[in-house]
Amino acid sequence: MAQVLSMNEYDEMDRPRIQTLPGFYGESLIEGVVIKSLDVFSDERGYLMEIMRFNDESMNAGEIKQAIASYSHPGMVKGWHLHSVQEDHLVCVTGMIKLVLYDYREASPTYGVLNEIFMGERNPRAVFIPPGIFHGTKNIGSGISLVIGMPSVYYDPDNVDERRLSPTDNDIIPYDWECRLE
Ligand SMILES: Cc1cn([C@H]2C[C@H](O)[C@@H](COP(=O)(O)OP(=O)(O)O[C@H]3O[C@@H](C)C(=O)[C@@H](O)[C@H]3O)O2)c(=O)[nH]c1=O
Repeated sequence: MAQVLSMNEYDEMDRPRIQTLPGFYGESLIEGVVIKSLDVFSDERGYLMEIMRFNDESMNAGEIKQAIASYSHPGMVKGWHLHSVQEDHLVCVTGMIKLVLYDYREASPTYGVLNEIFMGERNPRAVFIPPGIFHGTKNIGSGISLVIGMPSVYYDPDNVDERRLSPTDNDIIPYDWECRLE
């Protein structure tokens, strides 16, 4: 049983984290990353959202070469992934995920900065990730999540532009994928 103190200790305790943008935690947005809010159009038949226009210069969408559907089981982490050339465009269209980014570009003004982006059906976003930024996703919902990935290069199994780090055992990224309870 913790020692009972008094409100005199109030200022010694942790302050709550504040979301500076809906669904975003981080000291600042990593340089070059774009988070775009998506509109959801609903009626009694269902709902629709545009996930990407290939002439959207704000997302460098003209460079997109293909689209993939990446499904994750509840609680599953995919990452850390790192590309040297490939740009990624991600939209979670089913369920909710946590997308975590870590700037690994030494020349970047946000080198070493971590971003957490909680996105999906309850916070529809399209995210542009430049190369040199580690990224990973965690399905934080109770069902399968579906992420549409739109990379700027064609997938070449003989020359994959991707390197990976364990999400739980690496000495580069100071991040714990467990839910932060507070
Ligand atoms: C990415 C990709 C994979 N594959 C095949 C080969 C590979 O062994 C298998 C599983 O691929 P991955 O392990 O890369 O899949 P996954 O772990 O779901 O990761 C993918 O998720 C999206 C959100 C990303 O951000 C990408 O980095 C991509 O790696 O699918 C393709 O055929 N085409 C592709 O474009």
